[in-house]
Amino acid sequence: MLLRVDNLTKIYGRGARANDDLSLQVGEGEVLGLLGHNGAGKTTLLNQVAGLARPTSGTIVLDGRDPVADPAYARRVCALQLQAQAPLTGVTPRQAIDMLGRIRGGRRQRVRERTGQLLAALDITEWADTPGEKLSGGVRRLTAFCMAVVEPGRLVMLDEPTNDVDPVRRRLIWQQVRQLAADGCAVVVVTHNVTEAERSVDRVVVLDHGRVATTGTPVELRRRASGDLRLELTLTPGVAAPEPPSWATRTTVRGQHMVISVASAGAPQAIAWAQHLHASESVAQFVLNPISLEEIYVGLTGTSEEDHDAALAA
Ligand SMILES: Nc1ncnc2c1ncn2[C@@H]1O[C@H](COP(=O)(O)OP(=O)(O)OP(=O)(O)O)[C@@H](O)[C@H]1O
Repeated sequence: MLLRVDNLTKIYGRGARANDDLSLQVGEGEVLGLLGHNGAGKTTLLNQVAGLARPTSGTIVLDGRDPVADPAYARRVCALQLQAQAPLTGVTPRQAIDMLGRIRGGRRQRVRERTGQLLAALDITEWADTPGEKLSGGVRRLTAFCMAVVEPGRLVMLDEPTNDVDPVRRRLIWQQVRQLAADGCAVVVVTHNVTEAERSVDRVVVLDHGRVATTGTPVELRRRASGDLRLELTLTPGVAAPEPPSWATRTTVRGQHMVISVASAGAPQAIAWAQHLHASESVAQFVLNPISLEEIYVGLTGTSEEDHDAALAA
């Protein structure tokens, strides 16, 4: 494993327990999605791995070394895209990316080529030579991504890289993330976009109040979830919600929207019931889907089952 974190606890000065007995691992060629609510401790974890903050207790082993004892080595091995926007005043994206590549020890010609390739891969070449103060938030974020990965090191850590970025270019970012893993990097991506993560990561760690709430591949997490199908009904305006059927494991109604959890064996029954309601015009439309990682996430990190149901029906 390139990165191994064991029983890591970080308590800040005023007593905030940001990481609480947290353990995880990331291997080369693997993309780990780090999910968790605001304040769950994701950035705190990245900062300690990069040697920027000191753990209260526990161990971090990065490429066989301790980043606390050897922060200079940690910074060489890690590429980190910070959550805050990179300061780009007075420089263009091309200059900023090129400069970072050179600072991280890349050879002039190679860095120049890689900068051009990244700008093209993320479809921002048209702003490559625009001064930083004139760039949109999304292009600034994409530039920061390129700065982090132009000379990536063996562990790439990206803190919310798709924030502010349009849906098409978000996909381009995820393609580059996969490419980094294919090139042998270990990649950790912090994101609030669970749906995107579900499509693109190998494994997920969900943090909740500094602790690991769950970990596994998206497929494993879905398999573990109870009531693994969701029947979503849009009720016809003015029509009362139907009585929840006996086979429903959970039912939520919010306005015209009804969500019913169903075990997968109950799928034919659920479809027949929904078709009957549709034929009698009390249901305008319905859809039966497998549970998504986002629903599992909300169930794990919401404060109650009601929060979970409300999120589903929202
Ligand atoms: N420098 C600091 N001093 C004191 N407390 C801090 C500091 N940095 C973070 N915290 C606290 O530690 C906890 C974890 O914060 P952290 O930024 O790691 O969470 P996060 O999961 O990255 O959140 P977000 O998704 O909002 O970025 C929070 O309660 C936060 O207020």
